[in-house]
Amino acid sequence: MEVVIAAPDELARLAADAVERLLVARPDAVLGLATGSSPQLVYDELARRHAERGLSFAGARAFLLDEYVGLPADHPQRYRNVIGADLVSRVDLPPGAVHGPDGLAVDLEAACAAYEAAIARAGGVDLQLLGIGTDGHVAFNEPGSSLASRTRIKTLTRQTRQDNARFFGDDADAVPRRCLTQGLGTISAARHLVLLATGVGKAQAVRQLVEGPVSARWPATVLQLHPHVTVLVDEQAASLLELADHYRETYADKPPWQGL
Ligand SMILES: N[C@@H]1[C@@H](O)[C@H](O)[C@@H](COP(=O)(O)O)O[C@@H]1O
Repeated sequence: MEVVIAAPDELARLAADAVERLLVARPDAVLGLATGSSPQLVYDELARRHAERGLSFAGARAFLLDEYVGLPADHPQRYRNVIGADLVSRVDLPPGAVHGPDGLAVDLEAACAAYEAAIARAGGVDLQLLGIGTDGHVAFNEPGSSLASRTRIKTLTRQTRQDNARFFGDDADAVPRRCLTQGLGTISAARHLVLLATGVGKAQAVRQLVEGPVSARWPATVLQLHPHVTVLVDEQAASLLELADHYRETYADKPPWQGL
């Protein structure tokens, strides 16, 4: 696990560099996209590179991490619509190449199995962007999630619904109670995980993610078991890390050719 502590705009550039490198090496790469505020600056940077220097997503495919259950197809907070506005409409990623779990399916369990099959058919995810919840969730894998879980139905914690109320008119009760989410096992199968976290509200979750014991209590700790993880954090999100100075020195010493 590599930990990089830098300002948010620099973190976004680093994540965008990793995506760009991948797309140049493999134009038909499979991207794993996260919603939420954490990847916003990355999407801004990717849109800028697309507009200014023609970074192309035309051959790429993408999979979303999660989706609320039951939000109407045209709801602005349906994650397929969120990613459409945040990224897809701003680059040349073909809309049909972007997949998400179907939170409107009549048979939700079948939709989860179909989603796993679609990821497998695409050859798996090359680079997965991730955020982290204040309670340590990744995607919507709330505390108590099996570290080996696959795409399934989950119930959101009160904490997560409160955190996400800002997208629903500040009304936590308007946030759906259930979701479909890639499991921790699904996410762990991606070849490179790039997690972004900013702000002091994420400091405890980041501390657990990087330095805590691996435990379903803090689901993001499963990333410690993955061979290629990059954790991009600002000073505030890094503020509880015991070994922050070591991470800074290690990154400062890194050869420039190495990439993330
Ligand atoms: N389901 C999403 C996650 O994929 C996201 O990473 C996390 C943090 O959100 P944010 O980046 O807005 O802080 O919680 C949300 O509820």
